[in-house]
Amino acid sequence: MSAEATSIRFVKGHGTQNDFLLIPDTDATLGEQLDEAFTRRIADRHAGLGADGVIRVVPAARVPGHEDLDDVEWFMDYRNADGSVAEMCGNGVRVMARYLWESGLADGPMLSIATRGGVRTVHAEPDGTFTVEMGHAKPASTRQMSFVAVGGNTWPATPVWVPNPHAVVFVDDVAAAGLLTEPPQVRPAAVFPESANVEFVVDRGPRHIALRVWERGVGETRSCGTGVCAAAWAAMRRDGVGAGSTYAVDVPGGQLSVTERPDGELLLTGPAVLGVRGTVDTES
Ligand SMILES: N[C@@H](CCC[C@H](N)C(=O)O)C(=O)O
Repeated sequence: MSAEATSIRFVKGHGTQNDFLLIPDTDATLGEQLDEAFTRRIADRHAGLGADGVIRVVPAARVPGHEDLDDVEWFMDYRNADGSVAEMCGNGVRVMARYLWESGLADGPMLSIATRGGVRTVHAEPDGTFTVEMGHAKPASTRQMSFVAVGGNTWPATPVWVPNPHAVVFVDDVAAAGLLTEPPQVRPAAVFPESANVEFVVDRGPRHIALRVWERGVGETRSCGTGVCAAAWAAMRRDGVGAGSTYAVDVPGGQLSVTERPDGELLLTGPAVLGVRGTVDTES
């Protein structure tokens, strides 16, 4: 380790196998070190620790623009594995809440966490799962048709923001998307100016769907909480069911559920798991 390098603590966690490196930054001194290059290095599955995303756990009072939130002590500083910054992470916010509770940094059973996409409140459920108030889904502001293309195949897509951008595609078989070695193309660019996460969705039964997801800034992952909300919201519109409905959503890494409250708030329920802890140097 060079003279300038520092040792940083991390905790590995996952929600339905969407996995994260949580970096506690309780005195807000690590922001500059946890940059794009460092994130890429530690998130790398071969040369680093491996993760879909990195979450810097930092006091909201020390994050410009989030200093004055009532009853919100913590901010989720989320980066995808490629180092890009994202609005928030539906699986990660459950894992972060569990970490804060188990570390004694917050009291339960309810915790509000600030994110770039707004404040999200997490509730610890009696059965050991966690429910997140995910906000309202926002459909596209234009009626322009949207598409997802992979290889030679193109499907119509439903664009929706939760608040991360998503393109939801209904297919007969999730295998139709192929191996997904390249990012799916989302079109037109005017609808998706910041690109999008893509969900390939099939029906499993009444109010029960399954999906594969390509995460912007990562690749194909085993789950995506905002993507699961986007897919359930799109399926509810397609099925013409009213608010108050709950959909079960199978992902490669497990199962989540999404309820749309009568006021339109989406509730995402699922597990949060904490695992390996250790330290990593800021310079390799
Ligand atoms: N895995 C997350 C979403 C993470 C951000 C996403 N890749 C993006 O760039 O929008 C989730 O569980 O929601």
